[in-house]
Order: sequence, then structure tokens, then C-alpha cells
Amino acid sequence: MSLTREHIIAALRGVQDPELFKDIVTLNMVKDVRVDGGHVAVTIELTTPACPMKEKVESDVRGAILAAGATTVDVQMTANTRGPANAPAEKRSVLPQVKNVIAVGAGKGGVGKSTIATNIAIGLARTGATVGLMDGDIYGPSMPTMLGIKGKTPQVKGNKIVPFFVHGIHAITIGSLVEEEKPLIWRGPMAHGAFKQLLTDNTEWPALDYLIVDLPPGTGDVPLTLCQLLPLTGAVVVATPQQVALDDAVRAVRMFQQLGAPILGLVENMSYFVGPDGTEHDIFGRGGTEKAAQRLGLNYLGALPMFTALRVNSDSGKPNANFEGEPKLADALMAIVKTLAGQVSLRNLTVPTPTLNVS
Ligand SMILES: Nc1ncnc2c1ncn2[C@@H]1O[C@H](COP(=O)(O)OP(=O)(O)OP(=O)(O)O)[C@@H](O)[C@H]1O
Repeated sequence: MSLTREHIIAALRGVQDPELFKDIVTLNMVKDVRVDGGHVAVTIELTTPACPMKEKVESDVRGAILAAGATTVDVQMTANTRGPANAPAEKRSVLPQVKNVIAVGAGKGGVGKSTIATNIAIGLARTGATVGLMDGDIYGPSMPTMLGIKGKTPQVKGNKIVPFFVHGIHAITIGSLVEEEKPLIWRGPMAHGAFKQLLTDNTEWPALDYLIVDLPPGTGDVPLTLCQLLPLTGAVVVATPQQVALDDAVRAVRMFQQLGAPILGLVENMSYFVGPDGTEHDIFGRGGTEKAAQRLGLNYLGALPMFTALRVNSDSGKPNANFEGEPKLADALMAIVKTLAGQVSLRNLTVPTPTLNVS
């Protein structure tokens, strides 16, 4: 019996997406099947470029095709998303080269929002995705320090700024465009304008799988501007576990929900402290964010403990060191990154990107 395309498609109906619990043919992930005698070439399209289950899907596909009788198999893995495609045309036409825009917000300052945004961006890039990071914290930009680009000026091409390519990500921060240590006092419309210019009008973003946007803390004009401008895949809200911080985080969640932005999940930062001898000390009430997420019916993306190494690497502008030195730190960060990528995948597959009409 000679092998046909139909045999292969039937065999692939036996391969499930490990997160979505449906077979990959039903999920429309099988994009191309070519059969040439005993050789079979297939293209499988993932729903998020940093799919944590990429290797499992690939090996299951290979196994199913070999079991169907093929002698050699070529599996191409690609990625696409449906977020922007579901958005209204006027929003989709803004940054069409960006597949997923993810906002990182917090109810209050100092909870580690920029730290989480930076490390999510670096972690996604380390899985092979093309990632952009925008420091939209226009009142207190911290990326110049965290990325080690303090005092550097970005290149300008025509009338557009080219993001820095540092540590494997494309990054832009208002901190490179203003004087150091000078307070940025902006009233609402100016903040809106500066943010919009940096995000869309004046920056030459390359094609990106993910654009991570670090927002100012609180519930001000900038998140509104972001939600009005672009089809957001969703928002990540960072909290520390003590009750007062969680109350603020809930306010941030409500704000995103009111703006029509889906919540991808909550992250607990400074969950506990890991001492130099590896012992764990609960300081702020570890686990509070997960409980809050459950109460609100939201996803919980994971916890990041307090690590001296993380603070040192951030202050010295070496974010990749977080993934290479201390194994517990690297594992905590990578777990958050993978859970987030999984949520993006689910989001793009199941829910159309909502629209917001604010004039
Ligand atoms: N888990 C952690 N372990 C150790 N240090 C941390 C951790 N998270 C954040 N920090 C440190 O805490 C400080 C504040 O973090 P960060 O700038 O990310 O907070 P933020 O919420 O973005 O603040 P802002 O209010 O300025 O937006 C930084 O020095 C950072 O290195």
C-alpha cells in the first residue's frame, strides 16, 4: 500500500496538543503535508512561537508519521498567532509586523514590574522567539540600567528610531531620549503623546513574535493609550504577596478588564527570600497572589523569589546572567515564561482579541 496525504492526516489526528487537549488537525495546526514515496514532509504551525511543548509536539508528529509507514520524516515547526488577525482593521494596521503585544502592569510602584517585563522578554528570546521590549514607564524608566544601555543613544533611520539590539532582544526606552536624572513631569495628554510616539509612530520595530510593553505603575493614561492603539494579546499583572499590594494589583486587573484587555495572568514577585545557604524565608506572605488569582478567576503565572543575584544582574545590566548562574532563579523565571507562552497560545486559539471603542 502506498502512503498518501490522507493517511498522514489520519495519523496526525492521533497527535494532541498537550495544552489544548485537542488533536492538531482539528486545531488547524497542520499546514502542509507532502508525500514522496516513503518520505513525508509536514509543516506544523504552533499558536505561540515560544510554545513550551514545541519539542513534544514535534516528536509526537514524527512518531505518528513513522508509525503510519513512512521511512523518513521532515517536520518543519512554524508559529503564527491569531490575535491581531481578529482585531479590527484600523488597529491591525498599526504595527502589523508584531504578532503579540503583551503589557506588563502593576497596581503600585516598586513591585518589580520592570524586572519581570525584562526577564520575560529575555526568557522568550532564549526560547528562539524574536522579541521587542518597550520601556513604557515614561515617568521612571529603569531599562537603561537593567539593559546596560545607560548614556547610549539609539540609531536614527530616516525619521525613526531603531531599537537597540541588546542581550538578544530589540529594546527601546524613553530613558535614552531624555536627560539622565531629570524628572519627567508630564500631564495626561503629553504622556499619551510621548508613549504613542515611542510605541508606534517613531520607532522602527522589526518583525516580532512578542512585543513586551512595561507600563508605568498604577492606573493612569498610558495603559488607556496602549489599549486604544493596538490589539493587545493581553496583560500580565505583577504583585507582591502582602495584602496592601494585592489590593492595588486587583485595581490594575480591573482597569485592564475595563479597557477590554484580557488578563494573561498574575505573577508573584518577591514571593520569599532565598538566603545564601539556599534556605527560604517567607517575608511578605508567600502564596497570596495565587490565592488572589483563584479568587478572581485569573491565571497564575508563577512566583519569583527575592534573589540577591537578580538585583545585582539588574543593576549591572546583565539580564542573561539571571538564566545562567543561579539554577533556582533561572528555573523560576523560565517557569513564568513558559506558562505565559502557553497562555498566549490558548488566548490566540480560543478567544478573539476584544475591541475597545474610546474616542
Ligand atoms: N525578585 C527580586 N529579587 C531581588 N531584587 C528584585 C526582585 N524584583 C525586583 N528587584 C529589585 O527591586 C528594584 C525595583 O524593581 P523594578 O524596577 O523592577 O520595580 P518596578 O515595579 O518596575 O518599579 P517602578 O515603580 O519604578 O516601575 C530593582 O532594584 C530590582 O532589581
